[in-house]
Amino acid sequence: VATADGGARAWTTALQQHVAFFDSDKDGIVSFSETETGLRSIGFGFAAATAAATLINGVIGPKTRPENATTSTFSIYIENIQKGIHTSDSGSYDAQGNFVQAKFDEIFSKYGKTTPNALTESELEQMRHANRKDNDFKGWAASKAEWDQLYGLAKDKNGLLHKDTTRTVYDGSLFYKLANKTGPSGN
Ligand code: HEM
Repeated sequence: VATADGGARAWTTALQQHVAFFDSDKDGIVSFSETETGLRSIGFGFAAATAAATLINGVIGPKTRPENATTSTFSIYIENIQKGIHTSDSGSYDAQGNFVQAKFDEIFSKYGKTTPNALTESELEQMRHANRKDNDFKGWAASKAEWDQLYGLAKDKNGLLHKDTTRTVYDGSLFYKLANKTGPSGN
């Protein structure tokens, strides 16, 4: 939902909220340098932030780009972010980018075998592999990148990825927490 002055927007889907953290100037576009700076602010080193931003903006930018756009092809348009959804994911976002509670619950009920509501690193890998579609190499790589990054940022001291923490990546509130910033909903 764009405001008349093109200013801050109240994004409606969870996936829009997932990426809005990175849109620091709130123009509805996540530029390459915004992704890079945002990743730095949540703890990525310089080289890792640049590499990840290159991949993320290079892949998602063109998919979300409106026909008449004049910006860099590395610009990610939040209004079209659902076009960045790939295959071999967990299904916790639907095709529009809404959060799907039942699919999310399944991640932990099916694969969290050693500790309730948490995944070990190998259980996380089992979950990813079970979601793989045949020969979907791009989807496998995207999913691995997302979950490996999340695991690195959010695992506890025993190497467990908890359900409640994982929930907060879907609406982006995890990012505000890691950056020590207040999110749009005040948390
Ligand atoms: C360190 C930062 C980030 C982490 C840890 C992260 C993690 C995740 C995770 C765990 C998912 C869910 C995958 C699934 O349900 O299988 C996801 C989905 C997604 N993320 Fe991120 N993400 C990050 C940054 C970004 C950025 C900067 C963008 C773009 C500006 C982005 C765009 C997306 C998109 C489009 C999806 C939907 C993919 C799908 O489910 O098919 N993410 N991310």
